[in-house]
Amino acid sequence: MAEDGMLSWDESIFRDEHVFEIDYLPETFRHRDEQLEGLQYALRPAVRGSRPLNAMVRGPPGTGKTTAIQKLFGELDGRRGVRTVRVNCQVDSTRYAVFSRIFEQLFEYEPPASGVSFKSLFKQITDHLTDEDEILTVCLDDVNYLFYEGEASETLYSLLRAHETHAGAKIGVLLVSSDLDLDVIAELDGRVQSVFRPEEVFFPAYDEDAIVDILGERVARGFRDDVLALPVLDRVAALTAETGDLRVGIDLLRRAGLNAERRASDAVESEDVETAYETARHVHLSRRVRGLSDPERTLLTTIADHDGERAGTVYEAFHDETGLGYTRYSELVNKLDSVGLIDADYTTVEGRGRSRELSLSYDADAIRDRL
Ligand SMILES: Nc1ncnc2c1ncn2[C@@H]1O[C@H](COP(=O)(O)OP(=O)(O)OP(=O)(O)O)[C@@H](O)[C@H]1O
Repeated sequence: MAEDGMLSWDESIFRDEHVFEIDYLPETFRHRDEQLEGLQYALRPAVRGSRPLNAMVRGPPGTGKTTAIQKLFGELDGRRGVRTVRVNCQVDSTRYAVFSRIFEQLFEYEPPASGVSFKSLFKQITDHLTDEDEILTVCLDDVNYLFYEGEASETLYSLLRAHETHAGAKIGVLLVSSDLDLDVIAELDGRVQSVFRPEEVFFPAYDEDAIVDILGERVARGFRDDVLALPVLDRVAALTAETGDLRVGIDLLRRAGLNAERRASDAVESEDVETAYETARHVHLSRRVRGLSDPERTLLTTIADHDGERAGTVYEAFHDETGLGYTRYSELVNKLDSVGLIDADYTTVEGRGRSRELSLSYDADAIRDRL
């Protein structure tokens, strides 16, 4: 690099910017031995030709749940008779969508877009498993979204009872939830509870030392030598520990790097980190907003315009805009509340009984920027 600490056009402080991207699967995965052992214990029977144990994987966002499962699935895939499918329930949030995704992964083509009943889809999947003598493990990632849509019990019931309805079909289920307020088992129908006794695997938030270690590894792979000094890394780790989400730290490193490049500097300084934090701390928000349907977005915009007002007032504005009725409106409010974008709290209004007030959980401008 140049002696004056300035970057020229064809220089970059990044060695490999890709390691800071959202879908990058890290080469090393430390500080999660206990959790990996728990998951291996549940999955091991599959390797022996038996049905894996079901497992419930919980922990706050950005604590390595998905990565752990991807690592283990990667190791299992390709073994004879073992199939793994990961479904992102934020994208596929109905029973039909979940089974379509399983079908697609097993057969390596999509099921016909319409006209196939759930029953037929299910039968083709289980027939395939018995014909090919394959054992399937399904990971329902971000399963909390199936609960928000009221589809969790039906979906699980079908998966858990597959061996009874289709003799010989062996399916194990891993449920992953980052919503710690959701008591998954208690929210399931009684008939599902009676057949679902999962192993529990918990992913706690990383402490600051672990964060320094994990992010330090990313820095070594992602930046050129001596670009980011230790005190700067410590600052990134401290900010990350405040949110508990490693994704914030990874995003922060990348944005801080881009800020340094914007200054044409060959080193990332604390000021680059502080500026980047304003955006990086909102990675949750971006992710939550990305998963919303059109009516949910419209409602969020309406609430942003009426932040803190009563549910009835917001409904009038929303109804004028969309023509949708109150029942649908209430469902949408509950969904935005469950995913943590708004707070819908009951307040008692003198002479009028209880009513809900809707307020944004994030800064209105930060939300508007992402809609
Ligand atoms: N022990 C680790 N070593 C290296 N990278 C890690 C580790 N744990 C998590 N990460 C990284 O942190 C990010 C978040 O991890 P991951 O997506 O697995 O979290 P999660 O618990 O599934 O989050 P969510 O519940 O929000 O889906 C990923 O980019 C992942 O690569």
